[in-house]
Parts: sequence; C-alpha cells; structure tokens
Amino acid sequence: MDIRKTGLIALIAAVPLIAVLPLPDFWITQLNYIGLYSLTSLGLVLLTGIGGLTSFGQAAFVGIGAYTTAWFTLNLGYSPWVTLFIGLAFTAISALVVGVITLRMSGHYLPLATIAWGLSLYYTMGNLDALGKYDGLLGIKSLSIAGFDIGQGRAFFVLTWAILLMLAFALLHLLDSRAGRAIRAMKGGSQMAEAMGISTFRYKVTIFVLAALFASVAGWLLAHFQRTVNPSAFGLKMGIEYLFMAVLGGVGHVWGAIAGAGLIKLLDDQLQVLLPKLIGTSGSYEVIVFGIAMVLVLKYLPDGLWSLVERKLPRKQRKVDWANAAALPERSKPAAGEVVLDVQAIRKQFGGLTAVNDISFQIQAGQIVGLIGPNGAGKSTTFNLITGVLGMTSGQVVFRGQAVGGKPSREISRLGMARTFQHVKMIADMTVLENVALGAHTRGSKGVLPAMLRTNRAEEQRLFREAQRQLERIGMGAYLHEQAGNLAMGPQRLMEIARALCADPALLLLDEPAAGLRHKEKQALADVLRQLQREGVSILLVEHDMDLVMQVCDHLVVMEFGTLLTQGTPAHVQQDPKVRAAYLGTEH
Ligand SMILES: Nc1ncnc2c1ncn2[C@@H]1O[C@H](COP(=O)(O)OP(=O)(O)OP(=O)(O)O)[C@@H](O)[C@H]1O
Repeated sequence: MDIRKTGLIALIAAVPLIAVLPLPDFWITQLNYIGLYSLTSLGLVLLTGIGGLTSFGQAAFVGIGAYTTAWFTLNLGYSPWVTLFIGLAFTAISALVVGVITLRMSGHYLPLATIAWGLSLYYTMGNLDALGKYDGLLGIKSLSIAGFDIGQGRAFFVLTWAILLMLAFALLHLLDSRAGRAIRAMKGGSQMAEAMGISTFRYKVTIFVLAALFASVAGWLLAHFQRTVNPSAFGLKMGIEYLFMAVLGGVGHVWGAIAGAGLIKLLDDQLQVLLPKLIGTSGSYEVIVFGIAMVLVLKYLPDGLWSLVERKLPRKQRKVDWANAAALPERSKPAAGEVVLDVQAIRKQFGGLTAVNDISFQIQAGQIVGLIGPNGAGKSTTFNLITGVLGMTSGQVVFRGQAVGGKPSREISRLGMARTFQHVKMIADMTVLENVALGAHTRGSKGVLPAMLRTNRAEEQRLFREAQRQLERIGMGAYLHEQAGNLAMGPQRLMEIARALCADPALLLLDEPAAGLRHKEKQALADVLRQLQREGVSILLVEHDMDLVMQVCDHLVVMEFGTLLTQGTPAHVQQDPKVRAAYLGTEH
C-alpha cells in the first residue's frame, strides 16, 4: 500500500480513535476549533490556492451561517438541522450577489472588494438590534440527535471532523475532474481557459459560492458549539487569519488547509501565554510573530508548509481504466472544398496604430494556410481577431458560414475553432493527459456537484480516452502520465496541439508551433501537420520558420506593416520580389 493511502486511512481512523482515547478535554476542544477553522480554510484552498482569487471576506460568510442559525433557533424555535440549510441558502444568495458584482474585477480590486464586504457585514451585525448589536446573541442550544447531545466535547469532535473529512474528499474529487481542471486552468489568467470554451466567470462565481458554503457550515457548527455569537468572530481580523491559515499550510493543497489551521491555532494559544511572559507585559504579540512568519513563508516557501510534505510523497500514477469507454460524440466535419474560414477585410487599430489593415483570405477544408511576415507585421493580432481574443475595429470573420466577429473566444471555440499559443499555456503541475483532457471540456457536461459526489466517472473515462487517443495521434502516447511542467519545449508544443485536437475542431490555429524547437523536433512537427492534413483537418499556421512553412503549407498569406503584401502558393510567394524585399528589408 502506498504511503498516501496509509496516511489517509490513518487520518480517517484517527477520528473515532481520538474520540475514545482518554485525551484531556483541553485537547479535544483544541481539535474542535482546528476542525472548524479548517472548514473555512478548505474553502480558501479552492478559491485562492486553486482558483487564484484572494478573499479576505470569508469570516463574513462564517458569520452568515452562525447568525442565521442563532436567530432562527432562538426566535422561531427552529431545529438547527433546518437552520443549517437556511444558513446555506442565505450564504449562497449573498455569495452569488457579491460574486457576480466583484468577480469581474481583476488584480487588486477583488481583494479590496472582499475587504469592503467583510467590513460592511461586520458593522451590520454589530449595529442590528435584532442581532444583539456588538453583544451578539446568547443562549443558543447545543446540537443534538434524538435527545443525545452531540454539540460539545468528543461527540462534537466526531461530527466536525467527519464533515471536514467528507468535504476534503469531495474537494479532492472535484479537483480531479472536468470542472476541477477548468478551475485549475484559470489560475494563470483566463485566456487559455476561455480558448478551451470554458466560461471562467461562471467557474469563478461557482468557487466563490462553494467556498462561502464551506465557511457557512463552519459558522453553523461554531454557533452551536460556543452557544453564543457576536461580531468579533466574523470581522476582518478573522478574515485575514483564515487567509493566513490557508497560505501558511499550503494554499494549493487540500491537506494544507488543515495543517495551516492546526498550526495557527496551536501556535496562537502557546504564543499568547509565552510571549507576555518573555516580554514582561501583556499584549497581542502573537500577531507580530504571525506577521513575520507569514512574510518568511511567502518569501521562502510560497506553496506553504504542506509542499514540504508533498515533495516527499510518491506521485501516484493514474490507473488507466478507460480502454472500453465510449467515444465522445464528434461534430460534423466540413466537406472537401468547403470554405471553413472566410476572413473579410478585418482591421484592428490600437490608438493611432493600424496593426491589421483590411486583411482578407480564406481557408478551405483540408488546407494548411500559412500566415507569414516579418516581426510586428500583425500576424498575432490577426490570429487574435479570428479567435475572438481581441475585438476588431471593422470587418467580419465567417466560420463555417456563421459570422463570429464580436463573439467571445469561448463561443468561437465551441463552434469548432481550436488554437495553440505563441507561449505555451498549460497547467504545469498536471499530467500531460490531464492537460490534454482540458481541450475536450466542451464535449463533456458534468459540473461541480457530480464531481464532488464522484458520479462523473463514466464521463471522465470518455474524456481521458479521447485525450489518450489525441496524444497517440501525434506520437506522444509515451508521455501520458508525465508532469507537463517537466516536458521540453518540443513535447510541450505537441501537447498543446493534442489539447486543441481534443476539442474535435474543424479548424486548428497554431501560433508559432516551431518556435524554440530543435531541427529534429521541427521535422517531427512537419510530419504531424501533414498527417493531420491527410486526416482532413484544416490548419492556419502563424510561423517564422520558412523551411517548415514552405514544406507543409498549401497557401500562404503574407503580411507587412499590418497590410496584405500578397497571397498564393508557396512557390508563387517565394518568387514574389515584394516578399523577398520585406524579408531582406530592402525597398520595394
Ligand atoms: N495590445 C496592443 N496595443 C498596442 N499595440 C499593439 C498591441 N498588440 C500588438 N500591437 C502592435 O501591433 C503591431 C503588430 O503586432 P503583432 O504582434 O500582431 O505582430 P506579429 O506579426 O505577430 O509579430 P511577431 O512575429 O513578432 O509576433 C506591432 O506594431 C505591435 O507593437
């Protein structure tokens, strides 16, 4: 049995064991708090560590869960088992509203917005008479099942840690799924994910709500454990502390959330006693120590303390269980000779600079068209106009008979236009197979909940089967389980092509696929492109390597200073004096 499995079994077995061992009550209470804090910091692993969205406002969601159950049980006599769901509903609604408003913001605006949200909820809780103002609400009843008190001590420990472990496993399942790969793809920016047809905004809102729900469950438990609620537990200071826990533990790792919460809770208690003794006066000196520890961790161990453990653990290879999975549905392919792409006088102006000046060309089914020109000619901009990454100033792009100008890149990609990037965009810590499966995102449908409940297995097998098929198609069958970040440039670029092919595209757009490749790798790439062409794939190739372009292209479009210099067969273009002059930099 591998060490990971042993560790997990030990963790699961520890819960009932701790409950029956004669541990002092103090330690059970400590573990109860660690469990409660871990629930919130687990949400932050998803939101901040995996999704790349920083929130200082999680404590406010803990507050919504806590105050809802307190108010409904105290004033209306509802059962806590009902108020849990009322609290979750309130949390979901408020997270949805806050999320929809703030998650379109980028950079530092989002953390600032979550600070504002955390502050405003804190003062709302502190100023409402119905919520007992800053004194809060007292006399909340303990949790019980059939008259048996499970709201304190060991029983509460079992309840909290059972919920925590259940959610931790649900999160692990989520991260290893179609939805999880989409969430992981957002961290380095939204461009790659959107090009895979993923609505990054929808996933951002989803993980924001999910993290808030985790916090809400913690709030519900906390209210019945402490039997009182007041705003101080849900203010900005706590919001920052939750973030500390997640970052210190290892914000990218599920188990890091628990490690971080445990460490902060235990250190906090010890330092509160030790530091005043050492310094000789009382004060919140532990905050200063945490601040320094945080800076050191961020500087020297940005992936948190859990990454030290993770490094020591053996990597588990995914079990190949999809050999008999059903094939994914395929889109209808263009007939030979059909115009797949019709670029009609597209123009892009950046202020006074016309980067693309009324460029027109067509691609027919099964053709490889090369878009060439000196540096700064406007090739990448043209590429981005076609794929919807940039909006055009004027003109139109017709893809398979449909005008796509003005559509966002994810919609264009869903119509069957798949692309690679000039600078490879991938998730370095995922395997090649998982990266490639991301390309088939729009060919699956299972979302977050089926992933957490693990009812998505059949679809996952179909996606992996397709990813393997595409990797084998381009000769990368031996790399399935390799970590993508460990690949050399050549295989990385091939991996991107396999990922694009996973979308079952009618048109493949390759942005400088030969850049950084060695001679042999370029030859292999040329073979792959010719093979794809034989299989009926149409390709638009932006490329500087003239040998490759002349070898594989049927038709060339030459640009210079944003304008169309000429177009035609490679032989025709090679003979054109204007092209020679453009490349040699002479007058024409
Ligand atoms: N976002 C932008 N804002 C302003 N100018 C831009 C922007 N993107 C590109 N440009 C300008 O548009 C022109 C065309 O750039 P583009 O990157 O499309 O050329 P290219 O042919 O792809 O060059 P290369 O081969 O070096 O990648 C350049 O003068 C560039 O500086």
